[in-house]
Amino acid sequence: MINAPTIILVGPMGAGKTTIGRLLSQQLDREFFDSDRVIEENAGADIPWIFEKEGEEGFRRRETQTLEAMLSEEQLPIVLATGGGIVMMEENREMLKQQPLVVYLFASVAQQLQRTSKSNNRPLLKQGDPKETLTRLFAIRDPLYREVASVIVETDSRHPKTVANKVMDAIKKHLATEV
Ligand SMILES: Nc1ncnc2c1ncn2[C@@H]1O[C@H](COP(=O)(O)OP(=O)(O)OP(=O)(O)O)[C@@H](O)[C@H]1O
Ligand SMILES: O=C(O)C1=C[C@@H](O)[C@@H](O)[C@H](O)C1
Ligand SMILES: [Mg+2]
Repeated sequence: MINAPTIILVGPMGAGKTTIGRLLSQQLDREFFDSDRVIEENAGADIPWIFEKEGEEGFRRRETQTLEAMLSEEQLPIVLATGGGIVMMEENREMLKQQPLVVYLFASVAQQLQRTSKSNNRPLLKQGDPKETLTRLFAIRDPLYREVASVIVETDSRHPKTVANKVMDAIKKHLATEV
């Protein structure tokens, strides 16, 4: 067991933030939160509904409020998976940069496409060609994920458990160089 601070996962849709975050929380025996789920619980509605009624702008407002609330609470270290677009707002990036352990889960556009193709609960991928959308978003967001992250981990492995182990190793290495 390692004595790490709160672990925040960032990265594109389909990188595995939710999947890997849950596995890490089990390994570390910590509480797991997913900002997308917290937003849905607080709104009493799902993300497609929020996008439809309030637009992306309304969703981003909720996302910033949620991140702020989660990071300002006195709490034990947790594992927090974020939404793929969390880095779009400058105020979110500033909050993330204050955090000691932000992990960027990197996935190629081909992997993102494959992993997002099974569900249709991501409003940004419902219009137009998903490959073009993911490519466009990646060009904008990849530098922003890098700006806020202290650790970057490739997620191309097919097995979420392998990726979770890779993240643990990268975190341990990072913490060892911090002291
Ligand atoms: N390393 C992996 N290998 C194979 N499949 C994976 C891997 N990581 C995640 N997946 C699968 O990809 C899909 C998307 O993963 P997940 O929902 O965790 O992504 P996310 O980063 O949380 O996306 P979003 O930003 O949309 O919330 C899920 O079906 C999950 O099981
Ligand atoms: O990449 C994005 O902008 C999004 C990713 C998802 O996690 C959700 O936060 C929502 O569908 C928007
Ligand atoms: Mg997720």
